[in-house]
Amino acid sequence: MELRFSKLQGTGNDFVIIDNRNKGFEKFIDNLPIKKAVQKICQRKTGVGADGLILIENSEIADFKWQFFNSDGSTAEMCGNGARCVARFAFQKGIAPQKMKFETLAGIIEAEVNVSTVKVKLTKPHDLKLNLNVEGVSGHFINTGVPHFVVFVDRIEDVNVREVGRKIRFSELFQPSGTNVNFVEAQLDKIFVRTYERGVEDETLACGTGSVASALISGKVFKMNSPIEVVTKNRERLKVYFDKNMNDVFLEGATTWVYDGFLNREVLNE
Ligand SMILES: N[C@@H](CCC[C@H](N)C(=O)O)C(=O)O
Repeated sequence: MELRFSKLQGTGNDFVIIDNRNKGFEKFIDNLPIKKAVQKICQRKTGVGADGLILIENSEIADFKWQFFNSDGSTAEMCGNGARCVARFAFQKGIAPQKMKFETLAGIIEAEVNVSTVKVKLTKPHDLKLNLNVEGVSGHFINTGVPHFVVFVDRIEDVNVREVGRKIRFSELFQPSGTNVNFVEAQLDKIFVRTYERGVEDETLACGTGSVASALISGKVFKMNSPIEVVTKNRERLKVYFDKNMNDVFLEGATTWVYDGFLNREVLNE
């Protein structure tokens, strides 16, 4: 049995996207637990390779609903770059109009697909906590759909994202759900961001909700104005728009449709 999929990436955060409105994914994985199947498909070298897997499903209140999985098979409430990629996919496949709404575990996300970028409106950020000390590291917390800890650094290149990010991600303070961890070098008009992602358990090339968290905290701490340009690990750009009360928060950037393909069931073998 084969299953059609597409691979898209947004600023280097890459995703396998499957139109699952006919429940084809469940038939494809048969009795294998979904977590295991996602791990196999997202595995680099032996699978397609991706930071996450997205299933598009029917919704009664929006254009569609998604199920989002990290590469380790865990579910996440939201993903900013995944949201931009899924909106592009849904529009180009005729699943949703150019301006759409879709359901996530974080709430309804609005998206607009333009010629070279996709802009998404996030749900209202919450749980802002400034000036925390976690594992000896000073930083700030905010939930932009998923949890993020933000640490300001002098030189972004010098940070051991994997080691320090991991220590904070698994800190007692954030259990049981954990947190993503962002390191930010703020300049006059832009910020450089590197992120340790929960569920990938490594540094990724970019994180959308992490970029938003970093921009919002930069706005609070350094009084930076909207929009803030975010430079990702692989030197791509995202733009974050926000208002003072964080009611209207947007993330904008380019996406790439990498390829379409068919998954063969052999990818699920032990
Ligand atoms: N890469 C994403 C965030 C995906 C979810 C995250 N790993 C989590 O488990 O919280 C983004 O672009 O926002």
